[in-house]
Amino acid sequence: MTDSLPSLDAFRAALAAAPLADPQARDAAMARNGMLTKPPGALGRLEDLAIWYAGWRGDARPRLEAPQVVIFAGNHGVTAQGISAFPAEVTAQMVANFEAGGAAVNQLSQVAGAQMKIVALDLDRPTADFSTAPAMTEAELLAALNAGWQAVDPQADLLVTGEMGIGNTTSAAALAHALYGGAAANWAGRGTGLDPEGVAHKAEVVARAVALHAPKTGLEALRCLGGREVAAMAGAIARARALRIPVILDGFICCAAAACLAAEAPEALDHCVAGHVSAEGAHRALLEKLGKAPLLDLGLRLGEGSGAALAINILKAAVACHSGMATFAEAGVSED
Ligand SMILES: Cc1cc2ncn([C@H]3O[C@H](COP(=O)(O)O)[C@@H](O)[C@H]3O)c2cc1C
Ligand SMILES: O=C(O)c1cccnc1
Repeated sequence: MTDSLPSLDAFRAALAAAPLADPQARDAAMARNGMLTKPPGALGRLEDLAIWYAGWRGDARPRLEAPQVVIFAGNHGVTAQGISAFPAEVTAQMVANFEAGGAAVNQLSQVAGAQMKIVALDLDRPTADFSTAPAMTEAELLAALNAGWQAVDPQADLLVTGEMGIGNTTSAAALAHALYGGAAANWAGRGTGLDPEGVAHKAEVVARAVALHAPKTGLEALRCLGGREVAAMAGAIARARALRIPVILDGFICCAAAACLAAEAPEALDHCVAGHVSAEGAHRALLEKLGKAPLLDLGLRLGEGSGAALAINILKAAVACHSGMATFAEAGVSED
């Protein structure tokens, strides 16, 4: 497998050639699940999660020991439109905070036992203001996809992609509006804390941008309306699939990146679960479009991969029960 993709066509080809879960491992995991010392179905969604994980890892009795959290950062020209409650300098300042260990996601990754990697993408070169021009050229999109593709540790057994980029909830809203239609106002939310007037202005910027570019494919939407960190998340999610590494999706921005892959190839997110539903207004609707039920609903509205990092603990617990519990025969417990 190559470590970088030479063209957007090669990226599309990688999506089309993506591996499937291993049906034998999945069936064997289902059989094992049926023998564990609990009433059938008593561990609820933990059982489905463990079987899903076993299928992707190709191991009926897997372990989950090496989760990776990758945080991509990028700057957005669309901040010139006054669409965030915070200034663009915060992106670079938060990257320094991630590197110093001071952000929420540092703590959440540590609690989950995950290695954390930070990839800052051309912070001194924001994307173009997508309300007036495409955010990126094809070469810039490819470079960002490759940054994500290359950031995934092939030895990891789980991936979380997070992001930092002031303005990126506007990018995510524009992507969702372009991919799924509806009213721009239904996709635009408060982000870092806009007031209702600010949200109305943001929706107007989103509507204008989508009408201007009217992208026809997921990758074209990503190029015109995305950001470097958004595209890098898409590249990382696609690489994880090629490596059969399961992914926990984070909030609104991560899911907008993922949606661009689903628009290219409907099964592109079969190796992904939704870690949480964020309080950003449109995240629930976006998850419904993706057909993903969130594991957690805790009112988080942070990004950074925070909700997904928190959900690693749930998946670890599911896999520990599945692989570590005794069967009825082993424990000498009567089945019925
Ligand atoms: C201190 C701080 C830390 C953050 N960590 C994540 N975000 C989140 O907020 C940003 C998106 O919101 P908007 O589109 O309104 O700018 C992203 O960087 C996202 O990761 C943060 C935002 C701030 C201010
Ligand atoms: O859902 C998210 O990921 C989110 C929401 C608000 C601000 N930043 C991120």
